[in-house]
Amino acid sequence: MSVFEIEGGRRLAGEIDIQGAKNSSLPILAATLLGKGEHIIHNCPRLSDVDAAVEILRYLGCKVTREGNTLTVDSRDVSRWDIPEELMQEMRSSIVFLGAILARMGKAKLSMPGGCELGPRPIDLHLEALEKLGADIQDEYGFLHCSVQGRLKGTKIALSFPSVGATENILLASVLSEGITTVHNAAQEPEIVDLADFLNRCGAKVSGAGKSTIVIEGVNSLSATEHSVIPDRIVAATYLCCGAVTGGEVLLKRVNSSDLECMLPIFEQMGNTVSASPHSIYLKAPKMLKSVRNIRTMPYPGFPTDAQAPLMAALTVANGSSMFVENIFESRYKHVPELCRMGADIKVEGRVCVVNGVSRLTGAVVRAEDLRGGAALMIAGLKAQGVTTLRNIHHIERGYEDAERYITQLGGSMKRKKEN
Ligand SMILES: CC(=O)N[C@H]1[C@@H](OP(=O)(O)OP(=O)(O)OC[C@H]2O[C@@H](n3ccc(=O)[nH]c3=O)[C@H](O)[C@@H]2O)O[C@H](CO)[C@@H](O)[C@@H]1O
Ligand SMILES: C=C(OP(=O)(O)O)C(=O)O
Repeated sequence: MSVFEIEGGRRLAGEIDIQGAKNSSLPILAATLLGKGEHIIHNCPRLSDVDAAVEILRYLGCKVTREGNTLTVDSRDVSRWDIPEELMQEMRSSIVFLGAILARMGKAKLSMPGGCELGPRPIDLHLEALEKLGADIQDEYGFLHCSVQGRLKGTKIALSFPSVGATENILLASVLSEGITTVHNAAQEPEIVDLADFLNRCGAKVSGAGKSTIVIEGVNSLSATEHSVIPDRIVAATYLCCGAVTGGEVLLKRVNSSDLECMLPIFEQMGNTVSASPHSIYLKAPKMLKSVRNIRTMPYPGFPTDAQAPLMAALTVANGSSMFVENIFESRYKHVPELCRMGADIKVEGRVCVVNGVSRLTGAVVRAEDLRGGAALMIAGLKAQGVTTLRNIHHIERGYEDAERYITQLGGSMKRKKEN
């Protein structure tokens, strides 16, 4: 098993390019099933979740090749409509393949997506929406059997919560449907806009993506296209936290700073100097960070739940107390006991978490329990005195491309080691 060994206490300084977004790449790869032909997807990060999506595409019959960060997906000969359980378990967002397979093949069979890292992650909104579009869905022994007579039919869907995955599944299923679909209370995340842009390049008629009402006018067929995935705003926020916590100075390039609009003012409140141009963000940290009163995770454009753990790690050494309220997932504080083992002072009460800044963290052997919690421990390790051994790094590899290379490029010390 590999671990990260982090020698803390070094000031991070320098510039890095930000990788493409995991949460865009996955639905876009699913969407390649819809336009028959050879798609070229640039800026697709090398991540285990992307590998899992590629495995699913290959299983279904697509030919997929990678050259650097460009994936070519030939989706002409799709012959299967099921996804084996082991592939479904590998990646939570495998569920976005449901809408795409159903729209392409008229049927789909897959099991429930894996695990429950962040607490329960039901898919009721996905299934209700697909049923509303005309799909028949039977749940038999943990497998979903979905089918549609003829084509799916456009309809009005009002989501009770702006679920990112459900919005994506609706988009994927409805672009090839008959008639018009209107989605009210749709998710507005930048990754939804990226998916809609990709689909429109294939010939779809999607309008309103990025707003709370999306209108999809179904078309008869889609073609293949070339597209570049947007930069990953959560990875960008993570490296800003690395700079902030180490008293550093970082310049992020190839980033969409407008996608971080709700996060940048928080870095300023922490005492950092922040300046942003459309595609770069510069941060210079103060000697000591200041606490932030209140961070509530919300659907976009609110503060993202995925940035909660990384920001918390940075605030463990701020002057004063910071409060977090996690409103999206029930169990997203699994990094807290591990941060406390490194000397942090954090109290959790249900959805609320209070971080009392401490003067120092110390290196320890800690375990990532999920992706962003792992990133938080990496950030704490960069600040801590002594060596931190970070275990379970497969979680980090789901979302961060070559984390150790970027940290080293910024002057930090983080090495991948084999542990027996
Ligand atoms: C691959 C991907 O893009 N993952 C992101 C996506 O996950 P994901 O698409 O799973 O997140 P959702 O927006 O769907 O989930 C948000 C909330 O809605 C609930 N819910 C969702 C669907 C449903 O049918 N029923 C239901 O109750 C979930 O349990 C959760 O409490 O958005 C999350 C929220 O921004 C991010 O943390 C994830 O990084
Ligand atoms: C929760 C995340 O991803 P996923 O939905 O793929 O688990 C994340 O990216 O932080």
